[in-house]
Amino acid sequence: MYELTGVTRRYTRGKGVVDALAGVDLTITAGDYLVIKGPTGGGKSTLLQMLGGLDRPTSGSVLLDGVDLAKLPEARLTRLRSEKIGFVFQSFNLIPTLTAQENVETALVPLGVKPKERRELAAEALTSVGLGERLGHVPSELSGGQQQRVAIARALVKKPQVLLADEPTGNLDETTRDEIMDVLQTRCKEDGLTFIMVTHDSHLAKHAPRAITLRKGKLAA
Ligand SMILES: Nc1ncnc2c1ncn2[C@@H]1O[C@H](COP(=O)(O)OP(=O)(O)OP(=O)(O)O)[C@@H](O)[C@H]1O
Repeated sequence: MYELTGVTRRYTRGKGVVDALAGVDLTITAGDYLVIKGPTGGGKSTLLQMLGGLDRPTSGSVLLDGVDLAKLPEARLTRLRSEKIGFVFQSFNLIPTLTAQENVETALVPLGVKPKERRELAAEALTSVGLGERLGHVPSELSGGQQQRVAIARALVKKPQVLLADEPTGNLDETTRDEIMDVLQTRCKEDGLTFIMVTHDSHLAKHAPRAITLRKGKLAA
């Protein structure tokens, strides 16, 4: 599914430069469950952004099903992201004035799905993460764990091929963390998704079938 070769992302900082990623080679197969771990500043989030087409490498290639995201024109990259890639972040990123259902529907707008179908698909996605009874609630009426479930439903509603998660349980207590991990793992398994997650949490990394460590922008393990 993914084939990364020599991926480098260089930032200028003051008068110097920092290589957030420095020549990363990585293969990820469809259906993999991969954890990206490592110390602060190691390059984890930068790598996830490359995989999601949210940023481009300074050099190297990021092939997704044979298409180089690094070279794709912006409009095609945006389209590909909308169709194939779901994102879940630590901070949920829900729109506070929209209900759970409306938040989930936002993922279908760029795909041109009609309003009635959008509402049905959003309700279905929210039910699949255990929130079928909360469609009309706005984020402030939901707990942190419930808000993250809405964000997961929003990522899944368009039926992506890959789910990218950046510290998805970082804002949650341990019990809620385990519940959210259960939702993520079950949904990815049942829907046949590739699941790639950045985490600091050694407990989560320990339970993943495959984990890589990034240190100073390089694959350390
Ligand atoms: N937009 C940017 N401009 C300049 N430097 C950046 C930028 N984004 C990231 N960096 C630098 O690149 C390096 C890697 O950052 P990155 O956020 O990918 O690390 P990380 O492993 O995700 O860290 P953390 O665990 O703290 O989130 C760090 O030194 C960071 O300061």
